[in-house]
Amino acid sequence: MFSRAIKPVASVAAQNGLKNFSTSSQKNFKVVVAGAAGGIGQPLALLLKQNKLVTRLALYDIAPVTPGVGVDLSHMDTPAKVTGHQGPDQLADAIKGADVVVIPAGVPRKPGMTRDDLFNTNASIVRDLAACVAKNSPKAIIAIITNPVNSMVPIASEVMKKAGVYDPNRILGVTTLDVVRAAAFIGEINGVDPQTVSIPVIGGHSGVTIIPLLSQSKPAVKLSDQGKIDALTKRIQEAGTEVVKAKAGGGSATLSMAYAGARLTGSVLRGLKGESNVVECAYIKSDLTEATYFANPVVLGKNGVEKNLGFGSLNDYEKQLLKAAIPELQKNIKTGEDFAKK
Ligand SMILES: NC(=O)C1=CN([C@@H]2O[C@H](COP(=O)(O)OP(=O)(O)OC[C@H]3O[C@@H](n4cnc5c(N)ncnc54)[C@H](O)[C@@H]3O)[C@@H](O)[C@H]2O)C=CC1
Ligand SMILES: O=C([O-])CC(=O)C(=O)O
Repeated sequence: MFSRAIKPVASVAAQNGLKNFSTSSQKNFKVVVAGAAGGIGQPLALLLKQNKLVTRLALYDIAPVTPGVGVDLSHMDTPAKVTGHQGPDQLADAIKGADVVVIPAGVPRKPGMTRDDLFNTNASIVRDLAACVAKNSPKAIIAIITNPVNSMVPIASEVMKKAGVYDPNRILGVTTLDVVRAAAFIGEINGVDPQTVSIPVIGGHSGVTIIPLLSQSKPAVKLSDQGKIDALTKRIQEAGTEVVKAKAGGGSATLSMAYAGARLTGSVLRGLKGESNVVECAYIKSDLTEATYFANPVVLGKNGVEKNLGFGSLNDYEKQLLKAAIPELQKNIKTGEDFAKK
């Protein structure tokens, strides 16, 4: 009798359209993909639609096809309810109630361009999306894929600061593709399943700021001399350019990025749910080096980044890589902060 008369807090909240703030583990999450009609956005949404922790999937983009992408995905027989939102007038609705906002909105590279060449176009896109999150879902975890990641995370952070809702543990730059690539290449070299390879990639997400810690690979990388270690390091640093060249003007990595983005988002959700020991590399606010944002392994928990695991000890070669990365990171961070403070 009582069980019918006294409704659990969670279901009352759900009936009123409110979030479930009970202390038990939340297992139903709203994820927003901003830039959902793009080369990354569409396959990322496809993968997220298959994640059982996602019960609401909001797809936002300025492209006219966006509502159609939503309708298309909504026919999949998985639980997530999909909604499509096109244009700035529909952005707030997409963002409201979000637990995680993943941002692949913005232009990709063409051959001959650096990621920094994307700054002028992408900076205002990320700024405006972050401002909408600050207003409509200030507690959402923001995962930024848009390049240059090294500068976009500082921009989003400054926007949240201005709005008075900044929490450094809730803003992540997505560097998962660097980890995925490193594991893929090492798996091939060692002749093992890449999914059994654990390899931290630290620093940032462009050229020399990408620092794969090959000395910490598990299993150890089967490379006999330093020249080969150097070549593998450079391949990982330049893997994005390898794809840009191979696509010959047709854009940059989309499918592998969608895979990596879905993995990172899934890990964020597992952390939010209360699972312990969820570890991913991510580019976050940091005081580990002279660069005020830095990527390395972190534990993801109920409030985003729960613990910064640092990067352990580096060998002499890796120390040199770090030394080369820091000034570049500092420059990228300043560019982002200066833009946001204007
Ligand atoms: N973090 C990483 O490891 C990686 C990052 N990227 C970056 O991801 C970004 C997206 O790449 P792609 O999906 O290949 O590009 P794309 O051009 O295929 O898709 C971008 C989408 O963003 C949308 N868009 C543009 N302005 C928008 C706005 N104001 N609000 C919402 N959506 C907007 C476009 O309409 C388009 O659908 C690029 O900046 C690229 O450099 C790409 C690969 C890896
Ligand atoms: O290289 C690019 O422009 C896209 C990217 O960030 C990557 O593939 O790592």
